[in-house]
Amino acid sequence: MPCIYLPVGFLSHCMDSIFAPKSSSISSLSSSALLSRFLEASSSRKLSSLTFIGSRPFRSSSYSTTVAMASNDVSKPKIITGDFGYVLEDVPHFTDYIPDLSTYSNPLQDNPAFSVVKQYFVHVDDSVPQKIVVHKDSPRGIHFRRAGPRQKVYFDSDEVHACIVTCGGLCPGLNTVIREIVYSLYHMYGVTTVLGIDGGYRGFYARNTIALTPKVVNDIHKRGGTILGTTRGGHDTSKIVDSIQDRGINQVYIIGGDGTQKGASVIFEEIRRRGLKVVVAGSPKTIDNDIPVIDKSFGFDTAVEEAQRAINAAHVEAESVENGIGLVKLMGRYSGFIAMHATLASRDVDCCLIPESPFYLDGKGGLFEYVEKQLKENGHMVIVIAEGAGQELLSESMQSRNQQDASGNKLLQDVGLWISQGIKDYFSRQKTMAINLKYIDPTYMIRAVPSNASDNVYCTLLAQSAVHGAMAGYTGFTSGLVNGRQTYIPFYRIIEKQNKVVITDRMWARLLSSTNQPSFMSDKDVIEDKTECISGEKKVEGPATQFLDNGNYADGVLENKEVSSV
Ligand SMILES: Nc1ncnc2c1ncn2[C@@H]1O[C@H](COP(=O)(O)OP(=O)(O)OP(=O)(O)O)[C@@H](O)[C@H]1O
Ligand SMILES: O=P(O)(O)OC[C@H]1O[C@](O)(CO)[C@@H](O)[C@@H]1O
Ligand SMILES: [Mg+2]
Repeated sequence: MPCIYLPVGFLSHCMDSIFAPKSSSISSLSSSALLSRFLEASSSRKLSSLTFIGSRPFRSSSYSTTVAMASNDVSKPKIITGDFGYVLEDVPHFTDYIPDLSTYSNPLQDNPAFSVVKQYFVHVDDSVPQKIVVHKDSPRGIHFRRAGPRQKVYFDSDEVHACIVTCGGLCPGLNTVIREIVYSLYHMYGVTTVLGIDGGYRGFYARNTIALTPKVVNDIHKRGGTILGTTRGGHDTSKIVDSIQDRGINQVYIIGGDGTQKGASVIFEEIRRRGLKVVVAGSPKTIDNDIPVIDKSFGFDTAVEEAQRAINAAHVEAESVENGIGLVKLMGRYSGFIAMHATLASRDVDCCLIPESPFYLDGKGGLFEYVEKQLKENGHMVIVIAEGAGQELLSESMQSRNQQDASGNKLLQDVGLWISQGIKDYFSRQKTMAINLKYIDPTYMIRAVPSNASDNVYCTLLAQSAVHGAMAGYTGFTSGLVNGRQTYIPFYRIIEKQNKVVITDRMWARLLSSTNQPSFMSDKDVIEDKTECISGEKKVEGPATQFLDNGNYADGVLENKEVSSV
């Protein structure tokens, strides 16, 4: 396999020469944008093969060239390329920065449950494509390392001192992931030292630890929340790594959302800087489903299912009275996936409002006009609103202060209450009809429940993947589902953007055609939005997330992501 580590500096330098006529400097591009350009170039045969030696790129007649990284480049993305535009965005491994490590044969070889499974061990060259819908001439594109057990492991079972921490908001399935990490370590790898860190990141230096055994965690998956407790804020990287070192911990399992994975990434960098043989493995947690690359985050299905109960109640209330309006506020700070999926699942919703789709209230094509029309035609309606929707309108009208939580996340105003009042005021001004509005706010109820059956299975696989990866010496990764397969994804890909609903995508169009609500978008908005997606650089966050693979805006990419993004 040809192997090229592409330090971003090198890549920018090369790209500058390759794309000189197109852009004079690309040093400001993100790593994924650089890769997109790289893929574009290799697919259009501007670039037959690139080899990086020192800081000077040269063209080679063969793809099969391996170039070792200088030792101070270990913190850069690790990219492996192959024929027909194949790119593996690999994850770090101990051997990248620690020489002469001992290896051991995987204890699973002697485990009666697994030893009979044909090809149980993952082949070293197995990888999973990010994009599965392709055109005849498309390059093979970006891949991630396939998760699973390896023949060789880098830890003797007795040597492992693992710990687990949960951070950020609650999410169904946290306890299941904790349970399965403990079970996998004990029963697959014979590890018997697993600590729970109490109360999130700051628990590393401010709280006690909890000894986790199969007996302790046996039935925790039936409970919501996290037995370890969770916090926001309090991320002091040096103190955390000092504590890891002092306690002799060598595998750190970190379960949390985008903020937590950012924290994990800096902990990993510090561990690598100190040259420690300590794995940092992330599990992506967020009911908002705002983590990019992965198909969906665990707990999302459960949250959507739970949201149905609130929508059903709103529907029953609304249709039982004259001019009834049922309004449900769901979670979703920056991404409206829960609201979108709950709406699509329910079919009782007449209007779904999410942060990605700006809307307006008054005038032609506005929300109030639509509500009035629905009531006249059907006598009742149901509105679902994500908590982050319409925040610009709210701050305009309430002149709110910009408040943040301990982790720096924006604290939102209650859009549900605000819009309820707005609708009531509109109809009392209009005097056209008397309405009966019921506002249901189940926000915390949808995330405090235990995970459902499919999330339990998903959590189990995520936990097992993390443990297999850690034992195999991989580090600095998040385990996640990509196109239905378990993979190891480098932290920098997980944290560089937020996953958002793309409102020019077919999934949102399906929702609009199911609710018949106005799109609140002019043709100009649509064109501008598409332009921003194509450029992929104009918007730091947003739709571009779903077009990472070579910036292709073809139907195939849309088709792929709309199925797999949640
Ligand atoms: N940019 C960052 N760098 C380092 N650590 C961070 C960063 N952002 C957040 N963290 C740490 O990660 C932890 C969790 O972050 P946060 O509260 O944002 O939740 P989250 O993981 O994003 O989950 P949720 O999706 O529920 O909000 C906190 O302890 C916080 O200090
Ligand atoms: O009130 P808390 O616990 O800080 O968290 C609220 C936020 O957490 C989330 O549930 C994400 O975990 C968001 O949907 C919500 O805005
Ligand atoms: Mg977050």
